[in-house]
Amino acid sequence: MALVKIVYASMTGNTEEISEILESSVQEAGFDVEREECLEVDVDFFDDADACIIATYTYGDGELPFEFEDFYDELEEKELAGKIFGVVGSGDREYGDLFCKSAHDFVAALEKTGAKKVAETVEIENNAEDEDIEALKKFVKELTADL
Ligand SMILES: Cc1cc2nc3c(=O)[nH]c(=O)nc-3n(C[C@H](O)[C@H](O)[C@H](O)COP(=O)(O)O)c2cc1C
Repeated sequence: MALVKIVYASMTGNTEEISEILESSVQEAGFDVEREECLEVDVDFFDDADACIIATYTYGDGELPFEFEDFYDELEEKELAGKIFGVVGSGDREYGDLFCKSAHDFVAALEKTGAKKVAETVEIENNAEDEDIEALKKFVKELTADL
């Protein structure tokens, strides 16, 4: 069975909860899933994944979470051709153009690995409300459609 792996960073819990919703949705879709906090793994965690998900908040002024920096840097050297991916961001619209910037930075970094983006990036304002949960389920549907 296809394996979906989720790596997340979360300071105040919003993105952790989002990652849990993603995990349940993948399970409900009938796939194997593993979810880890980013400091617990390095990019080799994705080696045996068929589909990779990053869930990240944004900090500073459009900066990556500090705990995601090593993982992000390791992606520069990583080859993930043949895999598919999607990214989910949590942020705050008060930051204007920098809303969920880290999620978009991860899309660019993952595209450079040769992996293919198959699900539209979901941007969530802080914690996931009902409509966000629907968007996350749609994201999982898109991600797993061809697995
Ligand atoms: C100091 C600080 C800086 C932030 N900077 C941004 C930002 O640049 N862009 C953005 O979209 N959200 C920004 N946020 C909002 C967080 O990304 C948002 O609250 C997110 O839900 C936090 O996720 P977490 O609960 O998983 O830690 C910032 C929050 C704080 C406290």
